[in-house]
Amino acid sequence: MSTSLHETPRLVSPGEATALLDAYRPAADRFFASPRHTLLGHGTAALISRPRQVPDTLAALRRPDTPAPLVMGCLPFAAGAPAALAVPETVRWAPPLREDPLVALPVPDPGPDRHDWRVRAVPAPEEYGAAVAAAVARMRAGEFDKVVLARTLELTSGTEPDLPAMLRRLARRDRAGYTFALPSGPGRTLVGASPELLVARHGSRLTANPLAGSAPRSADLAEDVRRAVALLESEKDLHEHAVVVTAVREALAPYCARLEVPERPTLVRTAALWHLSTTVTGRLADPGVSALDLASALHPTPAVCGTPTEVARGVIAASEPFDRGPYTGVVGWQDADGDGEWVVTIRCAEAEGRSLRLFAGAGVVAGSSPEAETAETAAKFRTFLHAVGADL
Ligand SMILES: C=C(O[C@@H]1C=C(C(=O)O)C=C[C@H]1O)C(=O)O
Repeated sequence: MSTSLHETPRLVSPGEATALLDAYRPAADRFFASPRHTLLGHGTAALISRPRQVPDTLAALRRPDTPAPLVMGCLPFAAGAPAALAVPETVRWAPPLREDPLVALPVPDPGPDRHDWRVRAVPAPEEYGAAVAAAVARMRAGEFDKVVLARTLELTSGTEPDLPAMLRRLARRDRAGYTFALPSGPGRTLVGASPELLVARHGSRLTANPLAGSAPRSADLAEDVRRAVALLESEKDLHEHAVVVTAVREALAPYCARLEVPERPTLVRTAALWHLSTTVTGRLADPGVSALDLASALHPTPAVCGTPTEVARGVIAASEPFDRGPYTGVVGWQDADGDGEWVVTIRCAEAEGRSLRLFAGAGVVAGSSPEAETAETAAKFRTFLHAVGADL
Protein backbone atom coordinates (compact mmCIF):
# COMPACT_ATOMS: atom_id res chain seq x y z
CA MET A 1 0.00 0.00 0.00
CA SER A 2 1.36 3.45 -0.81
CA THR A 3 2.09 5.90 1.97
CA SER A 4 -0.37 8.74 1.92
CA LEU A 5 0.59 12.17 3.13
CA HIS A 6 -1.24 12.02 6.44
CA GLU A 7 0.69 8.91 7.50
CA THR A 8 4.11 10.46 6.95
CA PRO A 9 5.91 10.97 10.29
CA ARG A 10 6.10 14.68 10.92
CA LEU A 11 7.38 17.21 13.43
CA VAL A 12 4.55 18.84 15.30
CA SER A 13 4.82 22.57 15.62
CA PRO A 14 2.45 24.57 17.81
CA GLY A 15 -0.09 26.53 15.84
CA GLU A 16 -0.20 24.30 12.75
CA ALA A 17 -3.80 23.20 13.27
CA THR A 18 -4.95 26.64 14.38
CA ALA A 19 -3.35 28.11 11.24
CA LEU A 20 -5.56 25.87 9.07
CA LEU A 21 -8.63 26.87 11.07
CA ASP A 22 -7.75 30.54 10.63
CA ALA A 23 -7.02 30.09 6.90
CA TYR A 24 -10.50 28.70 6.08
CA ARG A 25 -12.41 30.75 3.50
CA PRO A 26 -15.96 29.72 2.46
CA ALA A 27 -16.73 28.70 -1.15
CA ALA A 28 -13.09 27.91 -2.08
CA ASP A 29 -12.18 25.78 0.95
CA ARG A 30 -13.22 22.61 2.73
CA PHE A 31 -12.29 22.25 6.42
CA PHE A 32 -12.52 19.09 8.50
CA ALA A 33 -11.03 18.56 11.98
CA SER A 34 -11.10 15.26 13.87
CA PRO A 35 -9.38 13.90 16.97
CA ARG A 36 -6.71 12.51 14.57
CA HIS A 37 -6.17 15.18 11.91
CA THR A 38 -6.94 18.68 10.74
CA LEU A 39 -7.46 19.11 6.97
CA LEU A 40 -7.93 22.11 4.77
CA GLY A 41 -8.76 21.44 1.12
CA HIS A 42 -8.44 24.33 -1.29
CA GLY A 43 -9.97 24.62 -4.78
CA THR A 44 -11.91 22.00 -6.69
CA ALA A 45 -10.22 19.57 -9.11
CA ALA A 46 -13.44 17.54 -9.52
CA LEU A 47 -17.00 17.52 -8.19
CA ILE A 48 -18.65 14.17 -7.46
CA SER A 49 -22.40 13.74 -6.95
CA ARG A 50 -22.48 9.93 -6.63
CA PRO A 51 -20.34 8.13 -4.02
CA ARG A 52 -19.75 5.20 -6.39
CA GLN A 53 -17.81 7.55 -8.71
CA VAL A 54 -15.21 8.29 -5.99
CA PRO A 55 -12.65 5.49 -6.70
CA ASP A 56 -12.49 6.14 -10.48
CA THR A 57 -12.30 9.91 -10.04
CA LEU A 58 -9.45 9.61 -7.52
CA ALA A 59 -7.60 7.12 -9.75
CA ALA A 60 -7.95 9.40 -12.78
CA LEU A 61 -6.52 12.38 -10.87
CA ARG A 62 -3.50 10.50 -9.49
CA ARG A 63 -0.21 12.05 -10.71
CA PRO A 64 3.34 10.80 -10.16
CA ASP A 65 5.45 12.75 -7.63
CA THR A 66 2.47 14.56 -6.08
CA PRO A 67 0.49 13.50 -3.00
CA ALA A 68 -2.37 11.13 -3.89
CA PRO A 69 -5.66 13.01 -4.22
CA LEU A 70 -8.47 12.63 -1.72
CA VAL A 71 -12.16 13.39 -1.57
CA MET A 72 -13.91 15.66 0.97
CA GLY A 73 -17.59 16.52 1.28
CA CYS A 74 -21.02 15.47 2.42
CA LEU A 75 -23.81 13.04 1.56
CA PRO A 76 -27.44 14.01 2.25
CA PHE A 77 -29.88 12.18 4.53
CA ALA A 78 -32.27 11.28 1.68
CA ALA A 79 -31.51 8.10 -0.26
CA GLY A 80 -30.73 8.88 -3.90
CA ALA A 81 -30.29 12.66 -3.46
CA PRO A 82 -27.01 13.98 -4.94
CA ALA A 83 -23.89 14.17 -2.77
CA ALA A 84 -21.64 17.24 -2.53
CA LEU A 85 -18.24 15.53 -2.72
CA ALA A 86 -15.14 17.10 -4.25
CA VAL A 87 -11.47 16.44 -4.88
CA PRO A 88 -9.66 19.60 -3.70
CA GLU A 89 -6.78 20.95 -5.80
CA THR A 90 -4.52 21.05 -2.74
CA VAL A 91 -4.84 19.66 0.78
CA ARG A 92 -2.95 20.85 3.85
CA TRP A 93 -2.70 18.52 6.86
CA ALA A 94 -2.04 19.38 10.48
CA PRO A 95 -2.12 17.46 13.78
CA PRO A 96 -5.39 17.42 15.76
CA LEU A 97 -6.74 20.78 16.88
CA ARG A 98 -7.14 19.54 20.45
CA GLU A 99 -3.36 18.97 20.67
CA ASP A 100 -2.58 22.46 19.41
CA PRO A 101 -1.67 24.69 22.36
CA LEU A 102 -2.71 27.79 20.42
CA VAL A 103 -6.34 26.66 20.02
CA ALA A 104 -6.80 26.91 23.79
CA LEU A 105 -5.69 30.54 23.94
CA PRO A 106 -8.72 32.73 24.53
CA VAL A 107 -7.43 35.81 22.65
CA PRO A 108 -8.01 35.21 18.94
CA ASP A 109 -11.76 34.48 19.31
CA PRO A 110 -13.41 37.62 17.98
CA GLY A 111 -16.45 37.19 20.26
CA PRO A 112 -20.06 36.97 19.18
CA ASP A 113 -21.21 38.37 15.87
CA ARG A 114 -23.16 41.57 16.29
CA HIS A 115 -25.97 40.19 14.14
CA ASP A 116 -29.54 41.04 14.89
CA TRP A 117 -30.94 37.61 14.14
CA ARG A 118 -34.59 37.06 13.29
CA VAL A 119 -35.44 33.54 14.42
CA ARG A 120 -38.28 31.39 13.08
CA ALA A 121 -38.87 27.88 14.44
CA VAL A 122 -39.99 25.37 11.77
CA PRO A 123 -42.03 23.58 13.01
CA ALA A 124 -43.10 25.57 16.10
CA PRO A 125 -42.06 23.72 19.29
CA GLU A 126 -45.72 22.81 20.06
CA GLU A 127 -46.14 21.24 16.62
CA TYR A 128 -42.91 19.31 17.16
CA GLY A 129 -44.22 18.06 20.52
CA ALA A 130 -47.46 16.97 18.83
CA ALA A 131 -45.51 14.99 16.19
CA VAL A 132 -43.52 13.28 18.99
CA ALA A 133 -46.77 12.43 20.82
CA ALA A 134 -48.30 10.96 17.64
CA ALA A 135 -45.17 8.83 17.01
CA VAL A 136 -45.17 7.63 20.64
CA ALA A 137 -48.83 6.53 20.30
CA ARG A 138 -47.99 4.51 17.17
CA MET A 139 -44.97 2.89 18.86
CA ARG A 140 -47.03 1.99 21.93
CA ALA A 141 -49.45 0.30 19.51
CA GLY A 142 -46.48 -1.76 18.30
CA GLU A 143 -46.20 -0.22 14.79
CA PHE A 144 -42.44 0.45 15.00
CA ASP A 145 -39.62 0.74 17.52
CA LYS A 146 -37.85 4.11 17.11
CA VAL A 147 -37.93 7.28 15.01
CA VAL A 148 -35.68 10.36 15.11
CA LEU A 149 -37.74 13.53 14.68
CA ALA A 150 -36.05 16.85 13.98
CA ARG A 151 -36.91 20.55 13.92
CA THR A 152 -35.17 23.64 12.55
CA LEU A 153 -34.47 27.25 13.45
CA GLU A 154 -34.25 29.65 10.51
CA LEU A 155 -32.02 32.60 11.39
CA THR A 156 -31.93 35.64 9.11
CA SER A 157 -30.02 38.86 9.44
CA GLY A 158 -29.36 42.04 7.47
CA THR A 159 -25.81 40.97 6.61
CA GLU A 160 -24.16 37.74 5.54
CA PRO A 161 -22.98 35.63 8.48
CA ASP A 162 -19.25 35.40 9.18
CA LEU A 163 -18.82 31.66 8.58
CA PRO A 164 -15.07 31.50 9.43
CA ALA A 165 -15.79 33.14 12.80
CA MET A 166 -18.56 30.60 13.47
CA LEU A 167 -16.27 27.73 12.53
CA ARG A 168 -13.57 29.02 14.90
CA ARG A 169 -16.05 29.25 17.78
CA LEU A 170 -17.38 25.74 17.12
CA ALA A 171 -13.87 24.29 16.92
CA ARG A 172 -12.62 26.03 20.04
CA ARG A 173 -15.61 25.07 22.17
CA ASP A 174 -15.82 21.36 21.24
CA ARG A 175 -12.22 20.41 20.52
CA ALA A 176 -12.67 16.68 21.16
CA GLY A 177 -15.16 16.19 18.33
CA TYR A 178 -15.40 16.75 14.58
CA THR A 179 -15.67 20.27 13.14
CA PHE A 180 -16.45 20.95 9.50
CA ALA A 181 -17.23 23.66 6.99
CA LEU A 182 -17.71 22.94 3.29
CA PRO A 183 -19.98 23.65 0.33
CA SER A 184 -23.17 21.56 0.45
CA GLY A 185 -24.66 22.77 -2.85
CA PRO A 186 -24.64 25.82 -5.11
CA GLY A 187 -24.45 28.91 -2.87
CA ARG A 188 -24.77 26.82 0.29
CA THR A 189 -22.27 26.05 3.05
CA LEU A 190 -22.57 23.41 5.74
CA VAL A 191 -20.93 24.28 9.08
CA GLY A 192 -21.04 22.22 12.25
CA ALA A 193 -19.42 20.39 15.18
CA SER A 194 -20.56 16.77 15.44
CA PRO A 195 -19.60 14.46 18.29
CA GLU A 196 -20.54 11.29 16.33
CA LEU A 197 -18.14 9.21 14.21
CA LEU A 198 -20.11 7.08 11.74
CA VAL A 199 -17.03 5.12 10.67
CA ALA A 200 -13.28 5.55 10.23
CA ARG A 201 -11.04 3.13 8.30
CA HIS A 202 -7.30 2.94 8.63
CA GLY A 203 -5.89 0.05 6.60
CA SER A 204 -7.86 -2.99 7.74
CA ARG A 205 -8.91 -1.39 11.06
CA LEU A 206 -12.29 0.26 11.47
CA THR A 207 -13.90 2.25 14.26
CA ALA A 208 -17.51 3.38 14.67
CA ASN A 209 -18.87 5.40 17.57
CA PRO A 210 -22.67 5.44 17.63
CA LEU A 211 -24.27 7.90 20.07
CA ALA A 212 -27.91 7.79 21.16
CA GLY A 213 -29.58 8.69 24.43
CA SER A 214 -28.87 12.27 25.51
CA ALA A 215 -29.26 14.69 28.40
CA PRO A 216 -28.66 18.46 28.43
CA ARG A 217 -25.61 19.60 30.46
CA SER A 218 -26.06 21.85 33.49
CA ALA A 219 -23.86 24.80 34.51
CA ASP A 220 -24.19 23.55 38.10
CA LEU A 221 -21.52 20.86 38.64
CA ALA A 222 -23.54 18.66 41.03
CA GLU A 223 -26.60 18.81 38.79
CA ASP A 224 -24.46 18.08 35.71
CA VAL A 225 -23.07 14.91 37.34
CA ARG A 226 -26.56 13.90 38.52
CA ARG A 227 -27.86 14.14 34.93
CA ALA A 228 -24.91 12.09 33.62
CA VAL A 229 -25.52 9.31 36.17
CA ALA A 230 -29.29 9.36 35.48
CA LEU A 231 -28.59 9.00 31.74
CA LEU A 232 -26.37 5.95 32.32
CA GLU A 233 -29.20 4.35 34.31
CA SER A 234 -32.17 5.44 32.18
CA GLU A 235 -34.00 2.42 30.77
CA LYS A 236 -35.57 4.52 28.02
CA ASP A 237 -32.18 5.88 26.89
CA LEU A 238 -30.41 2.51 27.19
CA HIS A 239 -33.10 1.02 24.92
CA GLU A 240 -32.78 3.92 22.45
CA HIS A 241 -29.01 3.33 22.43
CA ALA A 242 -29.22 -0.46 22.11
CA VAL A 243 -31.37 -0.15 18.98
CA VAL A 244 -28.56 1.83 17.31
CA VAL A 245 -25.72 -0.44 18.46
CA THR A 246 -27.57 -3.52 17.18
CA ALA A 247 -28.06 -1.88 13.77
CA VAL A 248 -24.36 -0.85 13.59
CA ARG A 249 -23.25 -4.37 14.51
CA GLU A 250 -25.54 -5.92 11.87
CA ALA A 251 -24.42 -3.49 9.15
CA LEU A 252 -20.68 -3.97 9.83
CA ALA A 253 -20.58 -7.73 10.58
CA PRO A 254 -20.65 -8.85 6.89
CA TYR A 255 -17.47 -6.79 6.21
CA CYS A 256 -15.48 -7.88 9.26
CA ALA A 257 -13.14 -10.72 10.17
CA ARG A 258 -13.38 -9.48 13.78
CA LEU A 259 -15.85 -7.06 15.38
CA GLU A 260 -15.78 -5.91 18.99
CA VAL A 261 -18.88 -4.34 20.53
CA PRO A 262 -18.74 -3.46 24.25
CA GLU A 263 -21.71 -4.71 26.25
CA ARG A 264 -22.56 -1.43 27.97
CA PRO A 265 -22.34 2.17 26.75
CA THR A 266 -20.13 4.82 28.33
CA LEU A 267 -20.68 8.59 28.42
CA VAL A 268 -19.31 11.31 26.14
CA ARG A 269 -19.94 14.99 26.59
CA THR A 270 -20.00 18.07 24.43
CA ALA A 271 -20.25 21.60 25.82
CA ALA A 272 -24.06 21.32 25.61
CA LEU A 273 -24.94 17.62 26.06
CA TRP A 274 -24.22 14.23 27.62
CA HIS A 275 -24.56 11.22 25.29
CA LEU A 276 -24.52 7.46 25.68
CA SER A 277 -21.64 6.20 23.52
CA THR A 278 -20.35 2.85 22.27
CA THR A 279 -16.98 2.51 20.53
CA VAL A 280 -17.13 -0.38 18.06
CA THR A 281 -13.84 -1.64 16.61
CA GLY A 282 -13.16 -4.23 13.93
CA ARG A 283 -10.84 -5.69 11.37
CA LEU A 284 -11.95 -5.83 7.73
CA ALA A 285 -12.17 -9.20 6.04
CA ASP A 286 -11.53 -7.53 2.64
CA PRO A 287 -9.20 -4.52 2.78
CA GLY A 288 -10.64 -3.39 -0.58
CA VAL A 289 -13.74 -2.10 1.24
CA SER A 290 -13.32 1.67 1.66
CA ALA A 291 -14.40 3.96 4.49
CA LEU A 292 -17.11 5.33 2.19
CA ASP A 293 -18.35 1.79 1.38
CA LEU A 294 -18.72 1.21 5.13
CA ALA A 295 -20.42 4.58 5.65
CA SER A 296 -22.89 3.78 2.86
CA ALA A 297 -23.62 0.39 4.47
CA LEU A 298 -24.30 2.04 7.84
CA HIS A 299 -26.24 5.12 6.74
CA PRO A 300 -28.80 5.96 8.02
CA THR A 301 -28.36 4.37 11.46
CA PRO A 302 -31.28 4.51 13.91
CA ALA A 303 -29.36 7.35 15.66
CA VAL A 304 -30.70 9.65 12.94
CA CYS A 305 -33.56 7.71 11.27
CA GLY A 306 -35.19 4.87 13.23
CA THR A 307 -36.21 1.21 13.27
CA PRO A 308 -37.35 -0.35 11.00
CA THR A 309 -35.51 2.07 8.68
CA GLU A 310 -38.13 2.33 5.93
CA VAL A 311 -41.05 2.80 8.35
CA ALA A 312 -39.06 5.51 10.17
CA ARG A 313 -38.21 7.24 6.88
CA GLY A 314 -41.94 7.38 6.11
CA VAL A 315 -42.77 8.82 9.55
CA ILE A 316 -40.01 11.46 9.14
CA ALA A 317 -41.26 12.45 5.67
CA ALA A 318 -44.84 12.77 6.94
CA SER A 319 -43.96 14.60 10.21
CA GLU A 320 -41.13 17.04 9.35
CA PRO A 321 -42.23 20.18 7.41
CA PHE A 322 -38.76 20.77 5.88
CA ASP A 323 -36.11 19.01 3.81
CA ARG A 324 -33.22 17.70 5.94
CA GLY A 325 -30.73 18.33 3.10
CA PRO A 326 -27.24 17.44 4.42
CA TYR A 327 -28.43 17.27 8.07
CA THR A 328 -28.27 13.66 9.41
CA GLY A 329 -26.27 12.69 6.32
CA VAL A 330 -22.56 11.99 6.33
CA VAL A 331 -19.58 14.37 6.20
CA GLY A 332 -15.85 13.70 6.00
CA TRP A 333 -12.98 12.64 3.77
CA GLN A 334 -11.34 9.61 2.18
CA ASP A 335 -8.05 9.06 0.38
CA ALA A 336 -7.18 7.01 -2.70
CA ASP A 337 -6.37 3.97 -0.50
CA GLY A 338 -9.90 3.99 0.95
CA ASP A 339 -8.80 5.28 4.37
CA GLY A 340 -10.90 8.06 5.81
CA GLU A 341 -13.25 9.43 8.44
CA TRP A 342 -17.02 9.85 7.90
CA VAL A 343 -19.05 11.57 10.57
CA VAL A 344 -22.80 11.88 11.23
CA THR A 345 -23.85 15.38 10.11
CA ILE A 346 -25.46 16.82 13.26
CA ARG A 347 -25.04 19.96 15.46
CA CYS A 348 -24.86 21.91 12.23
CA ALA A 349 -26.41 24.62 10.09
CA GLU A 350 -26.64 25.26 6.38
CA ALA A 351 -25.86 28.84 5.35
CA GLU A 352 -27.31 30.45 2.23
CA GLY A 353 -26.97 34.19 1.64
CA ARG A 354 -28.13 36.02 4.75
CA SER A 355 -29.82 33.03 6.33
CA LEU A 356 -28.79 30.05 8.40
CA ARG A 357 -30.87 26.96 8.95
CA LEU A 358 -30.06 25.14 12.21
CA PHE A 359 -31.13 21.52 12.67
CA ALA A 360 -31.68 19.37 15.77
CA GLY A 361 -33.39 16.03 16.30
CA ALA A 362 -34.04 13.52 19.05
CA GLY A 363 -34.60 9.79 19.14
CA VAL A 364 -38.20 8.99 20.01
CA VAL A 365 -39.17 5.60 21.52
CA ALA A 366 -42.34 4.35 23.21
CA GLY A 367 -41.08 5.72 26.55
CA SER A 368 -40.43 9.26 25.22
CA SER A 369 -42.22 12.42 26.36
CA PRO A 370 -42.90 15.37 24.00
CA GLU A 371 -41.59 17.87 26.60
CA ALA A 372 -38.29 16.03 27.15
CA GLU A 373 -37.63 15.63 23.39
CA THR A 374 -38.42 19.31 22.78
CA ALA A 375 -35.98 20.24 25.59
CA GLU A 376 -33.34 17.86 24.15
CA THR A 377 -33.58 19.47 20.70
CA ALA A 378 -33.36 22.92 22.34
CA ALA A 379 -30.12 21.81 24.04
CA LYS A 380 -28.79 20.49 20.71
CA PHE A 381 -29.46 23.87 19.06
CA ARG A 382 -27.24 25.46 21.73
CA THR A 383 -24.07 24.15 20.03
CA PHE A 384 -24.69 26.30 16.98
CA LEU A 385 -26.47 29.16 18.74
CA HIS A 386 -23.28 29.66 20.74
CA ALA A 387 -21.33 29.86 17.48
CA VAL A 388 -23.55 32.67 16.19
CA GLY A 389 -23.48 34.50 19.51
CA ALA A 390 -27.20 33.94 20.01
CA ASP A 391 -27.22 31.58 23.01
CA LEU A 392 -28.78 33.62 25.72
C1 LIG B 1 -30.24 13.74 15.69
C2 LIG B 1 -29.32 14.31 16.48
O1 LIG B 1 -28.52 13.59 17.33
C3 LIG B 1 -28.57 12.17 17.36
C4 LIG B 1 -29.57 11.70 18.31
C5 LIG B 1 -29.23 11.45 19.64
C6 LIG B 1 -30.31 11.09 20.64
O2 LIG B 1 -31.47 10.97 20.25
O3 LIG B 1 -30.01 10.94 21.83
C7 LIG B 1 -27.89 11.53 20.06
C8 LIG B 1 -26.90 11.74 19.18
C9 LIG B 1 -27.18 11.71 17.73
O4 LIG B 1 -27.04 10.41 17.26
C10 LIG B 1 -29.07 15.78 16.49
O5 LIG B 1 -28.14 16.22 17.18
O6 LIG B 1 -29.75 16.50 15.76
